[in-house]
Amino acid sequence: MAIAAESQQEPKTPLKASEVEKRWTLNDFDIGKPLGRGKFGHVYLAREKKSNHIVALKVLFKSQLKQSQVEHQLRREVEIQSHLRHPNILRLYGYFYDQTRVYLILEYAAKGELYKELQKSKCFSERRTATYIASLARALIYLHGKHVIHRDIKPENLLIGLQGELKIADFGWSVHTFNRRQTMCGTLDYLPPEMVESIQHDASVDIWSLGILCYEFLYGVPPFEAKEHSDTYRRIVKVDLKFPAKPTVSPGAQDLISQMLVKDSTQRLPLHKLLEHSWIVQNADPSGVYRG
Ligand SMILES: Nc1ncnc2c1ncn2[C@@H]1O[C@H](COP(=O)(O)OP(=O)(O)OP(=O)(O)O)[C@@H](O)[C@H]1O
Repeated sequence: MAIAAESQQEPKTPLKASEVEKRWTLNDFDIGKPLGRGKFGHVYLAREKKSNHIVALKVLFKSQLKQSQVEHQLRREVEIQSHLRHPNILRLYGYFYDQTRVYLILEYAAKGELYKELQKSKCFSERRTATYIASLARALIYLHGKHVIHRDIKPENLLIGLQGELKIADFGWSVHTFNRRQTMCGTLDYLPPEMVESIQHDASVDIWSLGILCYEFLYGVPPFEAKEHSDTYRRIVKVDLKFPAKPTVSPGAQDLISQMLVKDSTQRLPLHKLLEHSWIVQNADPSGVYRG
């Protein structure tokens, strides 16, 4: 058993419905091998005793969260991720805490980090890339439909499930844009254009990141990479997009990337159109899963 301490519930402020439903403690789990470590703690393979369900238990140290002033971010991450249900989004089943630690009960992604796969293979085939990009587009359509913007789509935040399916993890930078129709009924008339537009179009940051990801999968490096930070910055602002000659990357892929990496966020290819793009249709596995 890697974690020895007994779980202790702190006295709580009024409970939310989800907390009343099930109050987890460390005693509910058998703890297995460490899966990895992050900035704020460790992740362990674990088994929920009653159901035998295998999960990943992320253990975060409160002191470190406080020190880095990220408690707020974590609360938002938990609040958002626990409400999402999609095959390409890592489930967050629940959480609990004791005096020193916070525990997140996460879906176990058996095939680990996509980042490591990319490092191993240097780059992916068109078939593999298109399958991944299509599955991420479907997950983002779902997210945006729930008014959630991820804002941090990159290889380090993607895990691979048992069947080879991609899972978006790490919602630390995500935001829930408020639903204008529900919360601002009647007051929309007074909003300036930049606010109306920004609420509506913020989701397009995820389309840009998906374009970067598509390029990186195919070429092995992100498109605006440069030695100096300031040069990368300049290249992004100019959208200095170049496609080095590479026989394994077809003009269709370049066309798709060019339509996503557009400076004017309103002109980026909408995600449902991405799914209809001929390169995606021709290359993405219809099962939605890349099996190698
Ligand atoms: N649900 C999971 N299934 C399988 N492995 C996981 C899971 N979650 C995390 N891991 C493994 O544990 C490692 C640490 O995860 P964690 O989320 O704490 O940190 P991170 O995202 O890599 O880094 P940071 O703390 O900077 O966000 C990951 O790199 C991954 O290898």
